[in-house]
Amino acid sequence: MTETIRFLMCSPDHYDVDYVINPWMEGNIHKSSQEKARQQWQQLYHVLKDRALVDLVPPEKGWPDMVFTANAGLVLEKTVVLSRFLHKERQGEEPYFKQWFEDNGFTVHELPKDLPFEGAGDALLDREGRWLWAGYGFRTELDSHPLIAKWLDIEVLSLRLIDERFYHLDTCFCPLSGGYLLYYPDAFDAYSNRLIELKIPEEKRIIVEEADAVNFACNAVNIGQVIVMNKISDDLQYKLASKGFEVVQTPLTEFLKAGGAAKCLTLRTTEPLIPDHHANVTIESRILQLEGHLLDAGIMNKALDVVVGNGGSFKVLNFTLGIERQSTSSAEVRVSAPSHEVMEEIMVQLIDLGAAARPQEICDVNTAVVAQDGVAPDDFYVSTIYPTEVRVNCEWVRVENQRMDAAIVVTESPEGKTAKCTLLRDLKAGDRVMVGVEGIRTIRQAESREQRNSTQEFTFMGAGVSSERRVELTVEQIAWEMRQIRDQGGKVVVTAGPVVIHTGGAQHLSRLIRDGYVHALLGGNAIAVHDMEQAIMGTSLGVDMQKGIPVRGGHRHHLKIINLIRRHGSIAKAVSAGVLTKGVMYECVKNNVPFSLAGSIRDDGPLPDTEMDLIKSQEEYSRLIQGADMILMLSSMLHSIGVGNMTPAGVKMVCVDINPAVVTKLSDRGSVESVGIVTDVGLFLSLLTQQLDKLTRPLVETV
Ligand SMILES: NC(=O)c1ccc[n+]([C@@H]2O[C@H](COP(=O)([O-])OP(=O)(O)OC[C@H]3O[C@@H](n4cnc5c(N)ncnc54)[C@H](O)[C@@H]3O)[C@@H](O)[C@H]2O)c1
Ligand SMILES: NC(=[NH2+])NCCC[C@H](N)C(=O)O
Repeated sequence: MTETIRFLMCSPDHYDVDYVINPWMEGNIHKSSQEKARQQWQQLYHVLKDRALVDLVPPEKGWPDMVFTANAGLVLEKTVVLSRFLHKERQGEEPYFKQWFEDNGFTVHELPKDLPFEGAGDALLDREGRWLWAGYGFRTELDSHPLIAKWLDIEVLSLRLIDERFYHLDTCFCPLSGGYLLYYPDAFDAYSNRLIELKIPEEKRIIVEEADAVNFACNAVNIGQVIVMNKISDDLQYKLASKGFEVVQTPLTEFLKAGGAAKCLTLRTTEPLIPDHHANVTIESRILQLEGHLLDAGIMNKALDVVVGNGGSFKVLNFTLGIERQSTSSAEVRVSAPSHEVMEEIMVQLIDLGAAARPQEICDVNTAVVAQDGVAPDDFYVSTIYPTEVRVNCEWVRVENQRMDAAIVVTESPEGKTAKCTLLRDLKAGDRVMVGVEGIRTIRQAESREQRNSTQEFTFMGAGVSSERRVELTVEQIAWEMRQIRDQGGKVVVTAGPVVIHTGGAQHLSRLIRDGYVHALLGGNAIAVHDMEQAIMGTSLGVDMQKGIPVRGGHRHHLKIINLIRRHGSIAKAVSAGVLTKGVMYECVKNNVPFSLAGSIRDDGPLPDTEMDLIKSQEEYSRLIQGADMILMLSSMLHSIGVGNMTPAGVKMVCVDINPAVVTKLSDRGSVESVGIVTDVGLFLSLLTQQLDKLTRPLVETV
């Protein structure tokens, strides 16, 4: 007997399948035999008793799953993190387990009420004591991991479970002595598999096939070189024997009906903390600070996902929870990565989430000198849309011209220090460009739960009444903001594609321009051509806009329009000549709303106003969006994404497109200001003008 090892078990006096909280229980309600369950449990009990000490917690009537003591909590030395069950069916077990731990001299930590964590069912110590593998995805919330890491003072490696049959980590993952791991890879997402592979060398990974996995082969109890488990295949037994393990099989079929087997029925209560003498020296670690609505806005979750998702691990050194709804939380997290490259990848993504290295640790960003005009040094930091600051001479300096996909040029002179987003083509030999990821932070606007929820996509077409109503609500909100912006002298920029015209939106967009809601228009050759085709010939791409049918020879109309405008020299000149008397372009000219038409390879003509030098048109776009409060992006993937790339965070972006993928790409900027609406752009514009009419009519009447 190994005297130092103890297990906690609970006899199955009240065990049964009374409800369904995992896929194994489905179809098994009251199908397990009391007698057989008792026999199987006794057999397991004796197998363990021959090799370790077994304590018993009294079973309680009404709590049939209490037999699965692995879910009592997670023990390390004399500290336990008590389980917070996800399902109410098991929550009643918590006080009984708590009592047992207290009576047996454990220090008990309890997670907040709404933070599920299901104990050693979802958290398994590396048998060499190096770290804790912690599962999440079904029963346990990732947010519990930092608290566990803090309370147990241990490095946590989070693994995401993706197959609901393997809803607890211990159903598909079993660390073994000697650094071996028995596991079923398909139960985990790709990143988790990568993490496992990074941490456990190939020769130590013992992969379980599906047939054994569904017999709970991984739900095994490991005592030294002995592994106790339900029945397994000869193949697996042979594999384990070849690694020096003795397999003791004991049938546990009655418990499989509730989704558990050997490991679930036991909790190892002697888990000594072994000093980290196996630490891998190639691992790189950094201490980062995070601040904001870390739990509420999901930043902590995202940050830890970034770390784990890229194959790193973390330890939360400090975590201060903001108690009030509006108060913010802060955390200090030690991030470890198996290599410098992985660390850089993690850092780039964490910086986007607002994380920064402790300022006192870095005095200057690293820079490298540009050797050739228009070419950055290899490791240059690629800017994002978020307001950014960099360390120069031990001070934070705000980056100017914030935009994504640029390099940051740093200057330091007697006049002061500057940092500026600079496009590759504008770099000059001799410029100092920031490289690496040290000494940089982004300033993320604190997002509350409400704000975060408002940055969703709204579906209009083909969806139920409720989501239609949600689009209406969003349009109401946009109309309200547009009115405010107009009345306060702000700036709204519209990016539009020709679909606006084909869907009958021209009249509405014209109204918006005429009524002073639009302060710049960005588009391509097509929107202008089709708008003028409609204004002059009544068709859009040869389709009669009144009757909705193609006109004979209509496909030539747009070329005739291009030719006509070319003859006059420009759109403005065609307006002066009285040739163009209505429509979007006419209103722009008449109301002095600047527009920029960027050329593309698809363009016919082009119109004299279309700028075919793309660098010039990018500059023109960029000039016109300066100072914008809102950008309305209407059904032009090309131009909307182009504009999105040059727009810093803080500008409200409304993207309307029939294709959810376009909307997602544009609205998913991780900032509160973006709204995506999946709908027909003609309908959207008509709703918007109606709503603006409602908002302005009373004002007009009282004037
Ligand atoms: N004759 C011409 O010169 C000509 C003709 C067409 C396009 N072009 C040029 O080609 C480039 C790309 O054109 P683009 O911006 O039209 O194409 P795009 O593919 O970039 O964008 C069109 C977008 O409209 C969306 N859409 C389609 N139907 C919709 C609806 N009913 N409601 C809402 N959204 C809808 C699509 O999902 C797509 O995202 C532009 O520069 C344009 O000027 C030129
Ligand atoms: N550690 C485990 N995997 N325990 C199994 C628990 C089974 C129980 N019926 C549940 O779904 O919660």
